[in-house]
Amino acid sequence: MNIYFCGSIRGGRQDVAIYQQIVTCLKSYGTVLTEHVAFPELELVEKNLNDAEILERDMQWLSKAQVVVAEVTQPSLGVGFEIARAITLNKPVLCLFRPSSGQRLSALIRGSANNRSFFVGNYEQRDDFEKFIQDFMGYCSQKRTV
Ligand SMILES: O=c1[nH]c(=O)n([C@H]2C[C@H](O)[C@@H](COP(=O)(O)O)O2)cc1CO
Repeated sequence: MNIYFCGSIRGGRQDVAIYQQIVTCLKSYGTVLTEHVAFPELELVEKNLNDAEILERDMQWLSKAQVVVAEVTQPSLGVGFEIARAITLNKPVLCLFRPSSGQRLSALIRGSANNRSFFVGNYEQRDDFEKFIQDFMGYCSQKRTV
């Protein structure tokens, strides 16, 4: 299973430690194509690419992905863009949001939840997002076999 993980980069890196925990969990289900999003030293990875090259690479990964998981607490234009593209490409999407952050999730994201191809999970603890991911991956694998 190819997994595309989205998390804020230029939108703000305050949740990078949580992205690492999420990526660790996702790796037990398949290949995380965008593992760099969780790297604290991300600039080193991206420094040889210009913005157009980053977009091109990411969109290729997105088309190769079977599922998309996005941490959406820290608002990010890039993450919103990736989610919109994923919807257009008919990829199942799980968004993870932490209400205790004090942020309010965009209506355009929460309003997209349909419990079929687009899910939004409110989490606080690691256990919570692990359960959302487990249920989402189980659901997506079942759909792929029918
Ligand atoms: O250097 C980058 N590398 C990269 O892969 N991205 C992608 C992956 C992230 O899920 C998303 C973050 O967007 P933003 O930088 O607008 O917060 O965009 C974004 C940037 C910088 O915008």
